[in-house]
Amino acid sequence: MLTVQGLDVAYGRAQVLFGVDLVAPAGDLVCVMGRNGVGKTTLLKAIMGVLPVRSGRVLFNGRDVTGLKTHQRVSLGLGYVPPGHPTFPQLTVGENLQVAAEAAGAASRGAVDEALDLFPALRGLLRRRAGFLSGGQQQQLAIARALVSRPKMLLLDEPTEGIQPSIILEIEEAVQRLHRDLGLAILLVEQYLELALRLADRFVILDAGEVVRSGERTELQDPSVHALLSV
Ligand SMILES: Nc1ncnc2c1ncn2[C@@H]1O[C@H](COP(=O)(O)OP(=O)(O)OP(=O)(O)O)[C@@H](O)[C@H]1O
Repeated sequence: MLTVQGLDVAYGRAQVLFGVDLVAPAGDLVCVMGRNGVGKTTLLKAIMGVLPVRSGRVLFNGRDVTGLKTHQRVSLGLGYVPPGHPTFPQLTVGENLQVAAEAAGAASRGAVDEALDLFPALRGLLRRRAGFLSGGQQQQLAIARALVSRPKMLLLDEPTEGIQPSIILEIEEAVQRLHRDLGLAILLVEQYLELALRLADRFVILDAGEVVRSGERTELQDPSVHALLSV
């Protein structure tokens, strides 16, 4: 479903990704792993067209999307939750969702309700400004907002980072439900092996901007994988 071929990405003169290849099949949950600063966030941004690529291609459902703008990729079915649970802090929870629904147009009909079904706690907070929510609640809102465009594949950048433990569990359960019950394909940036072992079908490990290992979930138990993730 999503294929990344030979992706090179640079910030000015500093190249950060080197020939990254990745395949995320329809319906699978693929974890992108690796230590801090290896290029995970950069990879997701390049897939979404938030950053330009120096060379390489991004194919989604057989279509070359490398030259498309981010909103066009969203229209084709790529949903994106950037790191740091971003929301519009001055808008209420309801308004945050409404803005996403308006951007998505007719495709989003009923989608706000479905997104709220996934995070029922947000229903009681619809009138609260997003900036007053806890980090975990903001992350739930950020995921709900991405779902409003009814993506076929969701790109999630460290959704549990900096979130209090009680809400981490809710977010993990929501990701499970999206994947296992609703069959949504997910590309998840996640540093924690335990979480990847519970959620992933497949994994990719980056090191210094290159893919150094990829495989099935069971291979995550391999000591050589641990060595690539430990600091
Ligand atoms: N805007 C930027 N300008 C220049 N260099 C950047 C920029 N953003 C990131 N980098 C550098 O690119 C490299 C990859 O960063 P990136 O955020 O993609 O890594 P990451 O694996 O997601 O790290 P983390 O787990 O800490 O989020 C790092 O060396 C980082 O310092």
